[in-house]
Amino acid sequence: MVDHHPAAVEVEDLHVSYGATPVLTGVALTVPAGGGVCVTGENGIGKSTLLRCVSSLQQPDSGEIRVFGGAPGATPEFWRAVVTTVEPPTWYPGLTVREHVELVCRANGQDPEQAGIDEALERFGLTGHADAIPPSLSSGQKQRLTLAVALIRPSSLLILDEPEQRLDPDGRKEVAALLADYVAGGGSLLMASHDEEFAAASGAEVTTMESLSA
Ligand SMILES: Nc1ncnc2c1ncn2[C@@H]1O[C@H](COP(=O)(O)OP(=O)(O)OP(=O)(O)O)[C@@H](O)[C@H]1O
Repeated sequence: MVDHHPAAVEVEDLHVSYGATPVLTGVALTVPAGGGVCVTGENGIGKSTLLRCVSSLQQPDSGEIRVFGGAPGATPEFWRAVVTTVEPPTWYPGLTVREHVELVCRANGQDPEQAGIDEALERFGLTGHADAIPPSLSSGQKQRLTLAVALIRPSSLLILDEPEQRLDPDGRKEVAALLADYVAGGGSLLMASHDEEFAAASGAEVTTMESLSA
């Protein structure tokens, strides 16, 4: 399913309102398989709402969403193919940083010994915190762990809401390079960001939220 469909994400005529307030009005978007799209726009314009709908974490009022040709969230295959950081992660009580990464590897059928956990912790500046529990990390370190966990497991589509948030300048550059590698390796990327330089360095085509609405 995942390898043969031309588009990773197709959104057509999406409408979402909160109460009487329309937020998304006729939004259309395509993320090609093996391509990246970054949606920009002012606070409150609806970027997270769009990403939540594509991630199946929110039901739109109307419109069509297909992820690799299927309904988002409908099958276990969707969750094998898609990683989303739109919803903030929940940390398991008493599990260390390293154990969280190991857990994700095991759940995805990877051998933790072969998955490159040490390298991932090193890459995200978490080596010295491997035996800490996530609640004791700084907000930037938590964001690094979230991204390390998102990137260590195999996937076909990353849906990331402002992944640059709380990262220092070097961290932004490193994460942008990792995302560019992900896309160059055939992965698809849909993200929202306020940092166009970061988005461009991530290999994503930058588009404004305004341009997506009818
Ligand atoms: N659960 C909700 N109930 C009511 N209104 C909401 C809800 N979630 C979002 N909104 C409103 O919908 C609008 C769009 O919010 P959304 O979070 O999608 O914007 P955003 O573009 O991601 O903003 P930011 O750049 O600040 O992250 C905002 O005006 C927000 O207040």
